Amino acid sequence: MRRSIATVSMSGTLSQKLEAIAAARFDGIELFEADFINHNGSARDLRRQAEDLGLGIDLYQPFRDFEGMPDAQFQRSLDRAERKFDVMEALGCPLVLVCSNTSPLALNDPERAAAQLHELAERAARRNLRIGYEALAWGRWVNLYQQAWQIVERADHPHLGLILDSFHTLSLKDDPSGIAQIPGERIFFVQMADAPLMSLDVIQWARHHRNFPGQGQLDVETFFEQVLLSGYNGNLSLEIFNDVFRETPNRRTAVDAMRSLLYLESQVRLRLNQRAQTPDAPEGAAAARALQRLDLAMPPPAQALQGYNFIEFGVDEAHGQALGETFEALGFEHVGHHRSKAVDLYRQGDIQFVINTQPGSEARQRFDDQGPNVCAFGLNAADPVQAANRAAALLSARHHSPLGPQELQLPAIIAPGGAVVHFVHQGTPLDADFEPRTTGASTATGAGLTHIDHVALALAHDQLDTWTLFGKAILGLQAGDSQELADPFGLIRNCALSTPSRELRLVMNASTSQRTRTARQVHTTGHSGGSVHHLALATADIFATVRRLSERGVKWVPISANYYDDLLARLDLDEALVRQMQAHHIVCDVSEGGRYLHAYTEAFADRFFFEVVQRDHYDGYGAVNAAVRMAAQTQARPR
Ligand SMILES: O=C(O)c1ccc(O)c(O)c1
Ligand SMILES: [Mg+2]
Repeated sequence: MRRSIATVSMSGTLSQKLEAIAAARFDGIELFEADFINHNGSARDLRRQAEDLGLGIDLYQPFRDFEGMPDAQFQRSLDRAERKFDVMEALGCPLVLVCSNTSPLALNDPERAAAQLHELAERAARRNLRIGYEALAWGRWVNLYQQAWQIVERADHPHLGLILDSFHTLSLKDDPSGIAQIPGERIFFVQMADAPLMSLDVIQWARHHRNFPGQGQLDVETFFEQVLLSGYNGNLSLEIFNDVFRETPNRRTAVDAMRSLLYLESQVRLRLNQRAQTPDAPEGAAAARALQRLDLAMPPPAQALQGYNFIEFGVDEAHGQALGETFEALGFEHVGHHRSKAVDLYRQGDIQFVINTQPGSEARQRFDDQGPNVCAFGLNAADPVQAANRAAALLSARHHSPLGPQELQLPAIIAPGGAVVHFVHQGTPLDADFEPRTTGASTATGAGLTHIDHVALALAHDQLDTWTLFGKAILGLQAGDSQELADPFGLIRNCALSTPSRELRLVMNASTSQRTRTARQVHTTGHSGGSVHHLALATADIFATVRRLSERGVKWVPISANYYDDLLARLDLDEALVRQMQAHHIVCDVSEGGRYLHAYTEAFADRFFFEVVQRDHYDGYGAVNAAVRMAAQTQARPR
């Protein structure tokens, strides 16, 4: 299939958009009319520029308020269309999108609409152009694809076909399962868009909050599968109206865009395979034909990730010393020093922390760039090589670290924002690369921390969708619901990604305000792409763990007394338990029959902090407690 994207989906001037789209290896564009009108260059020059970049101008759009008009307006619209056909000829663009009429003058008369579209198609045919008719969700009389299709059928002209847009169908909760019955050659173009679920006027939702397939919550896979079962063989295109994309660097948007299409194709390929293997299944034969006809993307399958293997921190010597002391206070044991590098390994339970201060290393460069930070993650994967191959097939860069003698080579990729993700066989200890520490200098006995419960990232607001797609497509994670958390100086948007089994959890925090701690972290690191905000470490007995750590000098974020009074009012908890929580700075969430107890340490070097958590049949992250934590952090360190 030809892969294309609407120019409205990206930031920049039209020329910059074309360059970014071409660099991400799209085949063509939907030229959004406003982009062309505002472009300082002729249609012929634009055509030449697109050709030079290997891009087709596959669709010109939109042409508005055409069908079902009274005769006088209809004649005027035909003149308007002829002028646009002139532009299309000069552009070398074969197809124009006519979206359903939103004018108050439009008549509720499908026969008139069909006759007028027939006339338009006849005019287009004289120039060998084609007309595609799309139902807008807010069209005056036509807003469902079935209505648009009935009008196209009734108009019965070979130069008139249907345009489908997943947003309009799915936003209205219309059933896409009739699409497979439409003859594929009568569908002229398909636009895909996802979106988060929002209770918003549909026009506002459509014009400001669409995102790429895989970044939202609409069932775009079912929609696209239906399209392919129809026999459709045209463009797979993205048309995304999104306020954030309008300011996101367009090279990143274009890569996200292509990644979303490769992911969508590969997911739907799996569905079609399933249907084709069971010939009795509905549409089994149509699925087999689609697979034969199309070259859908086929990356290696997603791996079920089995938790964090290690977390690597990039620091200088002074911070390395302090961080090692912090780890020991947290009950970690300093178990090894790297054979050939200034790298140290700390362990407690299944948690492995690596401190890298090696001069000249990438970890150290990241420190120079952003201060103390998490520069790499090790994730347990059943097949690490295949996990990295999938990432590369879905456009992640591979990472190779220079190897010392006898060092393990771990397949690795670069995450958005530059941190390295290594894939590791579960249970592989890092010890092979480390000289064991036998001095007995470290006598940490452990504090009951067993594994990493989750890692939370601080992201710039334009990185949320990028990370969501990276997590879903490349790491095989599922996205949870998005929430808004109140920092004293603005709102934080929060969304969790996790494996279905919850063995690996990642939480994304993005600030919509410039003044929150999260925003400050994004600014001071100079990196919008994500730095670790906190690391949550699990214990089976949080009271014992907090006591142990307090004895070892760990400092906790102080929680207001009012919080505990409110807990007693709000939840049916034993007063003695609540007072014990208060004495330990522990906060609590009780929901859906589960309970989450957690406490926050002071931040290390004003960067990341640690959270100690006890999770009992609880699937969330204590988001209800984020506000009291952020208020407490701000009061403890006002700035
Ligand atoms: O918001 C709009 O007007 C609009 C225009 C053209 C489209 O293809 C579309 O999906 C929406
Ligand atoms: Mg559309």
